[in-house]
Amino acid sequence: MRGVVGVLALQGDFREHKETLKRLGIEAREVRKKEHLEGLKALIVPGGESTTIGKLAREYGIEDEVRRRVKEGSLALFGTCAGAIWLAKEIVGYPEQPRLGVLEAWVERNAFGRQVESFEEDLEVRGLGPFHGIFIRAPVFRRLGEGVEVLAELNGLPVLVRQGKILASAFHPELTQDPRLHRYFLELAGV
Ligand SMILES: NC(=O)CC[C@H](N)C(=O)O
Repeated sequence: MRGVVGVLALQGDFREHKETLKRLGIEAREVRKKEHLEGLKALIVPGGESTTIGKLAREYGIEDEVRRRVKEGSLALFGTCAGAIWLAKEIVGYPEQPRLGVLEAWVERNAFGRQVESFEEDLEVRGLGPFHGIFIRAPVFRRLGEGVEVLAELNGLPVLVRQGKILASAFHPELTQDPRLHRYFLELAGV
């Protein structure tokens, strides 16, 4: 068996991430308090509601501990949708929303319009090829900082980015049957 991967399990679709990891033969550990981060090299932050995830992560001390571990270089992160919002440095229009702030990007929530609840699009992911993107009240990345690489775009807007050992997607790879993006993250994390 390879290493264990953490899945932040405060709110959102963490079960689907666990399923995807299982398909790859990887053991998942639900992270609900900061003690659960011990020994982990990689953490997935699911989609859901970024305000709730952020509020609970702050309350339980997870935010500070994850930030410390990421800055120290010992923890890789993969955020999907709400998870990606939580990682970002700035959230357009929500300056007070609790967030980790390690991804050098401005993220705009519900960027495809609130009325566009969800849609699916085939994307072209750099290094991976075609990937089916499921977007649900999806954000986009704007004003990317130095060192942030765009791995996929939709209508000219970045929807998958990477900064070192941090991967963030505006869409939900965990809702497809396709584990390639998770596998890519595991390689990035060295798990
Ligand atoms: N599918 C999702 O994760 C939606 C994210 C949600 N719009 C938010 O701002 O948190």
